[in-house]
Amino acid sequence: KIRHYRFHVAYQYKSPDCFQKLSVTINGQSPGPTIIAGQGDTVVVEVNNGLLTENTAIHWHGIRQIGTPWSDGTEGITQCPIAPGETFVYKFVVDRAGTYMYHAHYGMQRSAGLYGMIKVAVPEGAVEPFSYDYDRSIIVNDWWHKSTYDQAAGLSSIPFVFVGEPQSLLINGRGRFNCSMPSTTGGVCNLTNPDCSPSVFTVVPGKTYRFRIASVTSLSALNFGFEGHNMTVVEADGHYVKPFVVENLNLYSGETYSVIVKADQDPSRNYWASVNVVARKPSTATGTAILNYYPNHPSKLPPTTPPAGPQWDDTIVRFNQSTAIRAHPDHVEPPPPTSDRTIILLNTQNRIDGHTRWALNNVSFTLPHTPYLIALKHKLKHVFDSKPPPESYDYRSYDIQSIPSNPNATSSSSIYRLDFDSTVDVILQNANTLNPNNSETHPWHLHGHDFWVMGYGTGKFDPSVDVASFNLVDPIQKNTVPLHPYGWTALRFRADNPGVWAFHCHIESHFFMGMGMVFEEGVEKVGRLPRSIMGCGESKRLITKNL
Ligand SMILES: O=C1O[C@H]([C@@H](O)CO)C(O)=C1O
Repeated sequence: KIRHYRFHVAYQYKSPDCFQKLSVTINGQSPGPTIIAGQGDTVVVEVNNGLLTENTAIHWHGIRQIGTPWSDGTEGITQCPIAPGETFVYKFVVDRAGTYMYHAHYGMQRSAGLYGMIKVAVPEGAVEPFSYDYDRSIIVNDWWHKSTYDQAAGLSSIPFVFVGEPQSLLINGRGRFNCSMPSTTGGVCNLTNPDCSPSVFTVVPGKTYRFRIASVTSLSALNFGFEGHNMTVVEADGHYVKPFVVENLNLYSGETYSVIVKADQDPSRNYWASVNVVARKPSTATGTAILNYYPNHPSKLPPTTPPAGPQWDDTIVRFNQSTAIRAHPDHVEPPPPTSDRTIILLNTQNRIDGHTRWALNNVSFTLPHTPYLIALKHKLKHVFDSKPPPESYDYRSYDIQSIPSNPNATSSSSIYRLDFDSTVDVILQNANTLNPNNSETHPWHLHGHDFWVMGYGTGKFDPSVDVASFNLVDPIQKNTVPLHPYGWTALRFRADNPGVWAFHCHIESHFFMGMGMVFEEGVEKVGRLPRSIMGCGESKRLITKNL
């Protein structure tokens, strides 16, 4: 089946947390419409850029784009930006059932509100390894009152101005700012604005619900829970999980989960759904929605205070939840037993010419003006740095526990070129930031693939010891995974999808500050590129050549 969508992208005043702000909307909404399809369907999205002075591009997060690498929506990597007034058509197959999302992949535009969910159903007659009566979607986000331009300018300035903690947390695009708090910008705050009435999830007592939960936050790791209800985790990033029960779930930006919840509590009242910041010292109020037990009135507030969530700095609890996520026993696709190449990436905060940046093995990523996919396929020269980036760092002598003795790094647009069909291990190694006694949590997202999560560890990864601890039995496959403070995360994937794929920290400001990289594999196998992705940088020539 073909699923056709038309997205008109435009700025509108919105008050998602009661505070009025210009938001990037799709067809007037933020979050945008949910894309609903069945496994194997072709999704066609006609994106019309109605932003007067701003480009755009949309990434279909978790969709592997097999055979359509030009539809991945990564500006500078797989396409030129969509200019104001233009319409760009994304066309791709959703090859695997599950829960995914979409969002802007241009500058810091995602945090302006351009995002939504993708739900892909199993084929008719297929049975999932769990059952439920109803299917509901939840997308959580963090929200700032300053514009993304303000934020981006601060990040690139000397002195550096960080985006800071969000003003609000949104559940399905709704939150609540305390209007009596000092504002970071001028603006109208109105608690009775219908834009910010809480999201409501109505449940019928005794019924079982599948909640699909996605996090599209720009900065925050969140902890989600339904007051008084356990959740059984059954899906992660489109893969079935060996079920495990939690009271609350840690969600890193770019991750999706499905949880099963039974409406089996006292039916005479409503309950809170809540999100709290974890992994950074929070200064943002709990985000809330209402779990409404029918036939109570949906606006009847629960008689309790919303759950405050776990201790924000209890890294061990979050680490343990990460390691608890395993493939469902009936759906294990074992990883290749060995890898052909191991890339070890030291994640550090650095300085370059006085700017604060993030780097991998001391190289901070910069996007070229001609997308890699076009440059590689059409052999355009001098578009990006051709010297390969480093495969590792000096792990014998580097001290990950202290601020770097030499914080300086270099910036580069170089990429990792992979042998087609080879197996690649990536070890993400965390370290101390430029502030003493601080190591942050980074959610890493890979485009175009699912990787096996081979393991997590604390301290420094030692190849001679830690490879032996990899999970070859039932590792979950995901597209986004956390790197915990002072720890390491090991991934394995097959470079079997011809194209050019981003791999980056899903924190919007961190990718903007250089925390990312690009893999190329089998670009010679990529089919004819659509002209609609061209037109910027050196690719201008390709369009005008045949006039
Ligand atoms: O990139 C970041 O910069 C700040 C801080 O490290 C420096 O102000 C912060 O918390 C980040 O995540």
